[in-house]
Amino acid sequence: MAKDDVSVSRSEAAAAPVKPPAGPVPDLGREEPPRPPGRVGFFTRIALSPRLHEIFERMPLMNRVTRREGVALFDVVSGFVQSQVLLAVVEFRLLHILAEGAWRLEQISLRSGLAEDRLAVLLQAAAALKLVKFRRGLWHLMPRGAAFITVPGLESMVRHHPVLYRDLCDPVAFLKGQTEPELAGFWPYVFGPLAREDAGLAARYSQLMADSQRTVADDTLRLIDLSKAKRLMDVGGGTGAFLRQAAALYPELDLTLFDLPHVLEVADRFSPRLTLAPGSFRDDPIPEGADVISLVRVLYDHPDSVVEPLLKKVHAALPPGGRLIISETFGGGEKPDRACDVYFAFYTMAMCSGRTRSPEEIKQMLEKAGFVRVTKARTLRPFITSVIEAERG
Ligand SMILES: CC(C)=CCC/C(C)=C/CC/C(C)=C/C=C/C(C)=C/C=C/C=C(C)/C=C/C=C(C)/C=C/C=C(C)/C=C/CC(C)(C)O
Ligand SMILES: C[S@@+](CC[C@H](N)C(=O)[O-])C[C@H]1O[C@@H](n2cnc3c(N)ncnc32)[C@H](O)[C@@H]1O
Repeated sequence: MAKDDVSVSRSEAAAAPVKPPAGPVPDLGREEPPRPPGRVGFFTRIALSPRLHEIFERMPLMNRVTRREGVALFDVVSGFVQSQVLLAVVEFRLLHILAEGAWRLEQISLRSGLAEDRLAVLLQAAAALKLVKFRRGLWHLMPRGAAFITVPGLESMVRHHPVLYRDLCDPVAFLKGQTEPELAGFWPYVFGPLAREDAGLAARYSQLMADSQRTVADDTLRLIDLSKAKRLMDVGGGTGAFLRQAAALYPELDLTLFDLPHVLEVADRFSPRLTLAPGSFRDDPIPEGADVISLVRVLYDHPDSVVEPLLKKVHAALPPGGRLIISETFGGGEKPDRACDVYFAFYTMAMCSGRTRSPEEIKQMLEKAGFVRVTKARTLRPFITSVIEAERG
């Protein structure tokens, strides 16, 4: 079971050298593209020709296109290294150190505990990622680095990525289903009854979920209108962060938080308007009484065999004309998106329980459960969340 402690910096860990796990050395046989190319588009045909690569590189306007494509490809090629640079920046607390002021390399070295020669390489990489910059002998924080440490939960999200990256370190075996992903046991551990074994760890990760929910809730609430709603029930609402933000915008709204009993034990009882409804949407009916029900980052955690009955239960709990709000990242749409179709699709695949669904799939499931007037997915930032609304038919 993964138990990464998000509260202990790796820079404080014992200094014994750690050998990275050895793996097979890849066989680097080079595979030539087919000649002539198969049925491919015009531009793809051009890109399949090494000769045209050379010609384009020498043509004044076309070389801009090839260079731009080269940069985009290199970004994909090096994505893992960029993420690991970010993780090191986080673990050595470099952005926090620079948020206190601009410092010389030696000063940052003393404060971070990282030797100057290696720190210089790390800071230079962070500067290339525009997180920091070097001016007149001092290292400074850049707006991007400042935003990074300010977005709620983002640093902790990055600190838990080693669990995901361990699962993806052999993507072929992972995709063939030949691995046992750690992430599969991770969130069930945090939210499941096993959380009692390590209540501190569970609380820290519930906090991470609540922190990251602040941005999700902000975007969701900007995309929906609850001014006519009387009672909002958040199903799988965790500690209640979404309802707290909804209550701040709509003070007259009555609220119900439905989640597993042990999760509600640590829920935020922020208002007398809030009712806690402990239960499992797998085993229990969803309580009636709300004219709006929300499912925020819930469906993609579960397989269709759980989601379909859940949507039916939500339908049964709503009055005629009642609304359902689904907010999470959707993938598989007509416009493939890096955040949803790369990050979240693989993240949820590693969880082994649910999957990232397309808006079209969600629509079909909603209609099957009896919902009507299903809206198109709307979003402000696809990497934060998108929203679909539907009405009880
Ligand atoms: C005036 C000009 C032009 C410039 C001056 C400079 C200036 C002031 C710039 C502005 C700086 C600024 C204010 C920037 C703000 C940036 C923001 C708000 C960035 C937000 C970024 C958010 C990110 C990257 C979010 C990432 C979210 C992640 C990775 C979420 C992961 C969630 C998971 C894994 C959830 C799992 C749930 C489960 C388990 C599947 O159910
Ligand atoms: C990914 S978290 C999302 C929490 C919150 N909505 C958010 O966006 O931060 C999934 C939530 O679903 C809850 N959950 C999982 N299985 C459940 C079940 N069978 N019945 C009720 N809640 C459940 C978990 O306890 C957790 O709070």
